[in-house]
Amino acid sequence: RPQREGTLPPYRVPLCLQVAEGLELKDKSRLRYPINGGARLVLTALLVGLAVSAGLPLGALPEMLVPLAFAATLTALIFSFLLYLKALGVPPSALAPGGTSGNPIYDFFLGRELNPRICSFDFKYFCELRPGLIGWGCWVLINLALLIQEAELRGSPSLAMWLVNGFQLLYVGDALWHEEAVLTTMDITHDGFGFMLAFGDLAWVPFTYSLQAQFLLHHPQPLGLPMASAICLINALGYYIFRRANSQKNTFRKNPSDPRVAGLETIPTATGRQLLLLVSGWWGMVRHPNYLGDLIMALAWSLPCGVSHLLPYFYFLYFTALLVHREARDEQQCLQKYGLAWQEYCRRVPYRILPYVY
Ligand SMILES: NC(=O)C1=CN([C@@H]2O[C@H](COP(=O)(O)OP(=O)(O)OC[C@H]3O[C@@H](n4cnc5c(N)ncnc54)[C@H](OP(=O)(O)O)[C@@H]3O)[C@@H](O)[C@H]2O)C=CC1
Ligand SMILES: CC(C)CCC[C@@H](C)[C@H]1CC=C2C3=C(CC[C@@]21C)[C@@]1(C)CC[C@H](O)C[C@@H]1CC3
Repeated sequence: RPQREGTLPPYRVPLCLQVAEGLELKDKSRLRYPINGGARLVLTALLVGLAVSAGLPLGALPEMLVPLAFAATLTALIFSFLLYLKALGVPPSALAPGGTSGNPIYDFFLGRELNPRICSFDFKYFCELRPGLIGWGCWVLINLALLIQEAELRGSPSLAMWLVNGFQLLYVGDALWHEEAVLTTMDITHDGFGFMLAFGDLAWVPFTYSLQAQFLLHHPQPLGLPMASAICLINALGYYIFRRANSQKNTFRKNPSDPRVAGLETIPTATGRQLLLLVSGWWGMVRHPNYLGDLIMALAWSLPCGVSHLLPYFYFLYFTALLVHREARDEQQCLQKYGLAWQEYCRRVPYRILPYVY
């Protein structure tokens, strides 16, 4: 459903196309984005179901992971090279804040153009949630193929494999269901589209985020019901914190007078009424409660693989480093944007991610 210029969609219609507006750009315009991730996920699931029932040997996919990862990396490299060339012809207002250092290698890596588009097709927005999450050779499809291969190999999928598949499907489903929230992430609003994001979206996410399921295929893990229940509780806790914190901020940013957030304490900023900072609720507990929830989930994804090997914990370790670095980048941007108000927020909410620790 196309929306009027200058408004965000007032409601969500499951499986139907909506259009949302991004944040204001340097030239005061706003780009429009189709919101149909949930519908695309369901459609892909139906197509995969049909293809498997028609005899598609999905269980053979795990044998092809290395060549597929190589092909995805090569595609990302060529794609980012084309993006770099495209960015040479755009006006300065279309460039990303970080992608204009003048060092071609650095700019190629971080990306020069903020929102590369051909007509209304937005490459960065498309790649952020589609190819790696629900496209062919994507994360959940690789997980499913590994589950099918385990069933073929051992008679039925293990409980550990079910847990890893279930947890990660919930995460991908959530990202697509709340697709509009991606419009306010720093990848969309601040970073250019270069090799880092192209490689991350096309190759890194599907092939490294499925490492736990890949590990389980070759290292079956006995998992009793009490331990499985405890791991489910950890994942549920992480998801609850992650979802509630993200939704609270998104609701507040869309409409600070929304009854769900209107009672929360805020700090005014010099940037205007729409840009108050929350200082109570989830965002009064730590400065990045959503990262905390995400990290708790990352731990729950690794635990079904036991503790005998470090490989399944790769995601948790990499993700901790990514979020600590991301938090530092966000901190810098917020300090620049909000100045004294941000300093006051940091004074009132001293911990970044983990209360009383960090
Ligand atoms: N699985 C994965 O690989 C990854 C997952 N993620 C997840 O994606 C989600 C989005 O993360 P990300 O884009 O990094 O950042 P956030 O969603 O945390 O957004 C940070 C922004 O929120 C606003 N903000 C910060 N503090 C407050 C406050 N107190 N009150 C109101 N607004 C505030 C500021 O923007 P402004 O004021 O301009 O609105 C700030 O720049 C997270 O849940 C993260 O865990 C992220 C990266 C990788
Ligand atoms: C070492 C790599 C080259 C670094 C690549 C980083 C990317 C994998 C991530 C940067 C931000 C991401 C986000 C997501 C997935 C991973 C990347 C692309 C989400 C789409 C995951 C689901 C969340 O609900 C939203 C995330 C937004 C940011």
